[in-house]
Amino acid sequence: MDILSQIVNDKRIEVNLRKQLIPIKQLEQSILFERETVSLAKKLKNSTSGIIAEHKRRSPSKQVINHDLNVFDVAKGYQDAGVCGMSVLTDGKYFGGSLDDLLTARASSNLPLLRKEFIIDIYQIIEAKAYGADVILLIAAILTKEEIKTFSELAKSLNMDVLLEVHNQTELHKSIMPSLDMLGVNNRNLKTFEVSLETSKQLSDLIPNDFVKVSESGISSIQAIKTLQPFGYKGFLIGENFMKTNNAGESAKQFIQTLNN
Ligand SMILES: O=P(O)(O)OC[C@@H](O)[C@@H](O)c1c[nH]c2ccccc12
Repeated sequence: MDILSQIVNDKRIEVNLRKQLIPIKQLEQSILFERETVSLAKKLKNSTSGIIAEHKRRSPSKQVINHDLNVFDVAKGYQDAGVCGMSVLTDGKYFGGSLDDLLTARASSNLPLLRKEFIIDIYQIIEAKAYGADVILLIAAILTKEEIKTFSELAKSLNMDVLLEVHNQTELHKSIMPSLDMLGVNNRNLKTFEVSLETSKQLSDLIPNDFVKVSESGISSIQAIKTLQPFGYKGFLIGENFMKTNNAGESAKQFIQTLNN
């Protein structure tokens, strides 16, 4: 079985347990559930740098990236650096993240926060809102067209933005619908972990202009961004390049300063 199928299998078991622990009704009573969200898509449209910085401790492809940083400081640092938004991995088993990380990031910053998760159930969308997220990620590779529609429409009804992630043309064609705000092209194949910026270049033309285009993964240089901008990309999701340093916020700050010069 490939790693993505394995993650999804584990996720189904996890979500079923979570549902029993905290029912949807209870999540909806969270103070954060009433919070006014901030649109990441809007911020990206008006930005010259377009950086979405990620909190990621480890991953199946890299094992350990960094376990020494704390998410409160990282979120504050990213905000000081002038990023457009922050992505917080909430998967525990494969990425070492948690919903608590999302809550902590919410407590220390007012950035638009993306819940980076393998969403396979509407429960996780309600959860995202209850823990302070402004944006959800939907991964085309693990969802049917009907699920993408139901999930994205639910997120929109909760005033959250939707970032839909694709890796190839088939996934893209299946996914294009009006309830999405941003289309993310993942340069990393989640089944083989191969990374190539060519993926973003090749798919860019096929993404209608009504969506904000985001390039995800394997971005570690200003040059990469300058190369992708002419293809219409307005957002750049960067994790490891910042998280592997001992001060993720500071490294994002220097990156953005260089980019803007
Ligand atoms: O650390 P990188 O190579 O800069 O990548 C960040 C982000 O794109 C990556 O973590 C990611 C993109 N899509 C995902 C889906 C699930 C988990 C993780 C991801």
